[in-house]
Amino acid sequence: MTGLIQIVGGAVVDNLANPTALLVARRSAPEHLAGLWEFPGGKVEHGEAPEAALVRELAEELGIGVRLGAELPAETPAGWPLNDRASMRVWFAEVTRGKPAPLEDHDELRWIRLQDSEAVLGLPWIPADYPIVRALLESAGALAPGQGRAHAR
Ligand SMILES: Nc1nc2c([nH]c(=O)n2[C@H]2C[C@H](O)[C@@H](COP(=O)(O)OP(=O)(O)OP(=O)(O)O)O2)c(=O)[nH]1
Repeated sequence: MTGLIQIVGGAVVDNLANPTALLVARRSAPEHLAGLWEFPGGKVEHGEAPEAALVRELAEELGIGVRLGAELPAETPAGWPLNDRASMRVWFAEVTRGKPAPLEDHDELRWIRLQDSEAVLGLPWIPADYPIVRALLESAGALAPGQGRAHAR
């Protein structure tokens, strides 16, 4: 055990085989994160598999069933560092049931075009998410490696 808190996040896209749009969620709490955009998801519970945690969180927060696709490759097995205590693994996901709604933790959801990398990076994301968002855009072919670093925090 590393003592790291494992977070899982969903890169929910319109189509796993040919993603053109990404579902982003604006947090409503806690106060220091309210108004910032993120990948919907949350903490893995004790004894829970990360993929199962992500499916559970997306059902609780957005009221949707999903099919998970590939994991967005990160530098470490625990995923993307968020701070000194937590890191996040991110999987692509496609909605298979229901229509996403901000049921818990969010006050707005938005589908954004992946090809519009300026608009995606222009959202006020949780600061730790920018490297993840850039990697996602690179994987979708919307950003060349190393591009878009003006948004690094
Ligand atoms: N879900 C999510 N959390 C993120 C992202 N970026 C980031 O720094 N975080 C942080 C914010 C929180 O401190 C933590 C996730 O906690 P959370 O509050 O979403 O987890 P949870 O739904 O399981 O919440 P709870 O049961 O503890 O209330 O990770 C992101 O893109 N998505």
